[in-house]
Amino acid sequence: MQTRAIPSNGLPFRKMHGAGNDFVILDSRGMTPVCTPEIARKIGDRHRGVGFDQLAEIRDGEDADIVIDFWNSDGSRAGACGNATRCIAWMVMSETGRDAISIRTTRGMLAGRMIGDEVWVNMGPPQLTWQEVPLAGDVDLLHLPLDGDPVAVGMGNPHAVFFVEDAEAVDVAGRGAPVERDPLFPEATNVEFAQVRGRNEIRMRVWERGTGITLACGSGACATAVAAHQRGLTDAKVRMEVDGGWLTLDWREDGVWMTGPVAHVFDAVLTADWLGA
Ligand SMILES: N[C@H](CCC[C@H](N)C(=O)O)C(=O)O
Repeated sequence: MQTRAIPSNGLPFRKMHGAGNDFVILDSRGMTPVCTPEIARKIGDRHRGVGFDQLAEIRDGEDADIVIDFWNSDGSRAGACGNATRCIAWMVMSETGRDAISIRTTRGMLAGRMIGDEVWVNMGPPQLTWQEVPLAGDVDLLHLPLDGDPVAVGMGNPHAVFFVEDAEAVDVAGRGAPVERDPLFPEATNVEFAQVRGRNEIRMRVWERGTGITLACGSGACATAVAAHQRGLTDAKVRMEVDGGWLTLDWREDGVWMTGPVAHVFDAVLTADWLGA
């Protein structure tokens, strides 16, 4: 993709988080995008840069109100990012006073809606075939051939959901990192550990592909709700406690809808000098 040069007066950005899943947002509406893998890694460094779980760059859409590109802190692209989508949907709807917007991501066309004072986003229907997730071969997605009997779900990005007795007791990094890179997932995977507390409540902890442990993962929360419902453990609508707060997921005919808290932390400018422009 063609990118524009870093402006000599610096690069403005916004910091937001959704349930503790934190983002740097670059607003390139009306402009050529600026982000490259190098820029994502540089800004993503929590010591020498700003730090984020994902970087989201917004640009104009031809067939949607906005287009969002997602990056992980290791410079790889994230195919979906539910919490950043919620934050940006909130931001754009607050700016415009509208109560519905269309958003294009590599996942496809998503919808954001303000219902009362909650922002809901439709993360789209889950991907339930091995080719879509993707997996390395034709295996049973509801019982992957891995220790711990996880479920595979695609939400525009791959997820492996493990059901556990006690989510607090799980060594998320120790178990998540090897699964992220298991050859069963040709594009690697995000890994969720879910404890079902009841028909409408799940406790979930996550290891994200390309990022590591995060306090919440929206697409992972969607994948977990889908996996639990498919296994017959929960209803289609659940509340989910993640390390950074609570999300609500509702798997409907047109996709998995998600809501939860959003926070606008600050707006600032990265200097051109530091960016090496
Ligand atoms: N935090 C994001 C997901 C990031 C997924 C990313 N780590 C990937 O490579 O797929 C969310 O709220 O959905």
